[in-house]
Amino acid sequence: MGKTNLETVLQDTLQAGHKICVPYIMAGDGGLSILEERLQFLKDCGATAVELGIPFSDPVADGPTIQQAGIRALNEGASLSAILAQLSSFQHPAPLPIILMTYLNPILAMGVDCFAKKCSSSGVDGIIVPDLPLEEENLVSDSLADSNIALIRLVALTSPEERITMLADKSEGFLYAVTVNGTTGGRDAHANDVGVYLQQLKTQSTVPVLAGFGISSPARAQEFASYGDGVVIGSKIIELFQQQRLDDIRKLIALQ
Ligand SMILES: O=P(O)(O)OC[C@@H](O)[C@@H](O)c1c[nH]c2ccccc12
Repeated sequence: MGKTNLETVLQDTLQAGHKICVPYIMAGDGGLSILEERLQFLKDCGATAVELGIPFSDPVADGPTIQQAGIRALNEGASLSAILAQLSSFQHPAPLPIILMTYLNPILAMGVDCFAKKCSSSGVDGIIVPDLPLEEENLVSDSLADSNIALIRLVALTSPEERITMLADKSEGFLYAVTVNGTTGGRDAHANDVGVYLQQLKTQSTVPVLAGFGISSPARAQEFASYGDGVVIGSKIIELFQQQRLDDIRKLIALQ
């Protein structure tokens, strides 16, 4: 697949001398009617793109903060089709590129082709599917390529060398470097060798390398962004929205 729109926006950001920051929020947390305003706020804070979670009943990779956000969103009636409909009803095009984070099941339930077309007409630029292994990607890859939607691959600290090479080769949009062994959520400590891991990935990947999982302070965001090309921050952003600490969200997103 050629360069996706997402990749172009990310590369332009780097070329302008900035690091990339992708906050994650759960779609429907607080109701779908606030989604457009939240995206605009994140853009105004300096976010490069947004990762938008689709709430799901069995979120295996998610820690407690994101699980609870998912439960709130499901209670508000959010679903994959309602979220896509909301995105396409925006008054203006989405203020910044949108990456959907969804498990495989809702995609298969909707039908892969229908999902890819709806994503494309709703302004979605990329997707992350954490329970879709490399070996099963052909389930979705043709439909996504037809709609020019980037399939973002995740690499883990424990991924063997060969697998990292395969993932780095195939990567579209960006390569998601998971920086912990475990589920999402804030942590005080990361392993010491994360810097080496990110620098290594950067030499192997043709797309930007973003670090994510457990980043909850501006200092850590800055540090990880300096090894790679930027960061993804989820649980902490969700907590700060819950506490209405908008200034702290601004500080977390504003990377040097
Ligand atoms: O919440 P954290 O620890 O800041 O990590 C980002 C993460 O939430 C987001 O990218 C994400 C949410 N759910 C996921 C499932 C798999 C991979 C990534 C994700």
